[in-house]
Amino acid sequence: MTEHDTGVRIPLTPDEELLGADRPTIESLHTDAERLERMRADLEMGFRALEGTSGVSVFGSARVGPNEPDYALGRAVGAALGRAGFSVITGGGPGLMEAANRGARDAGARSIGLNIELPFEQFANRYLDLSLTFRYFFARKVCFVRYATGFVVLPGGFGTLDELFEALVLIQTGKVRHFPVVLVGRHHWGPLWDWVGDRLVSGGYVSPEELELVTLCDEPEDAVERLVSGARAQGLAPEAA
Ligand SMILES: C/C(=C\CNc1ncnc2c1ncn2[C@@H]1O[C@H](COP(=O)(O)O)[C@@H](O)[C@H]1O)CO
Repeated sequence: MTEHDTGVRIPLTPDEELLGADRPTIESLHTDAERLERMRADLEMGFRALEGTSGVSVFGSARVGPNEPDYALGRAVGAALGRAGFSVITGGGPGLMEAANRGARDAGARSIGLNIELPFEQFANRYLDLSLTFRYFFARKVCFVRYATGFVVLPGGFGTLDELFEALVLIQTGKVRHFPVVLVGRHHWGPLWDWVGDRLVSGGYVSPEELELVTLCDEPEDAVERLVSGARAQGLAPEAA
């Protein structure tokens, strides 16, 4: 009998295997003890490889091509961060992740990619000094936060929005402190932030002070200025800054 006949399928990724483990339509491949071991191994890989790293995590679209204006913006942001002495940490994939890693390379800074196993073909961009591939999204996210003193958010879609709002919830709930979040590219982020103000603040869902958790800018140097001051507040400013 085929998967089509039975409706039961083999999970395509460890995330799907974990999240679907108790569903009758997913063929469970592991025990919880094995899953816990795989999670531990994912975190251990990140902790070992990134020990001592203090960088900036940069998020942005996987789908922007090298000839598009936002790619040039991402590359300039990576280079400006690198010149200020930050390691640049991205998702390690294509698009604006590649642009930021490439900029870091341009500036001679450490360029790091935290990639993720996906159910379709996935590749690490060519501009990485350190390339890690995580099984689980959550373990990768821990590393984006733990080894960064701030976040830069370039234009992007669902993945980027997920990373942005997770960062804001971590700050809002006091899980991380003094953590700058800089949205670069008002053409992309301005309308969203206007909506947050108009709808979420006006409706009482977000406080006016929480709007201040985010800095919007267009210029890479303005982003870096905010990230340097945020890193200083944490006692972690890079020596070059
Ligand atoms: C969809 C495509 C490639 C997917 N490859 C990715 N590799 C690494 N990280 C990724 C990938 N896709 C999403 N991410 C993470 O989310 C952000 C980008 O998501 P968006 O929806 O494109 O905005 C990014 O910061 C990554 O951390 C090829 O088309």
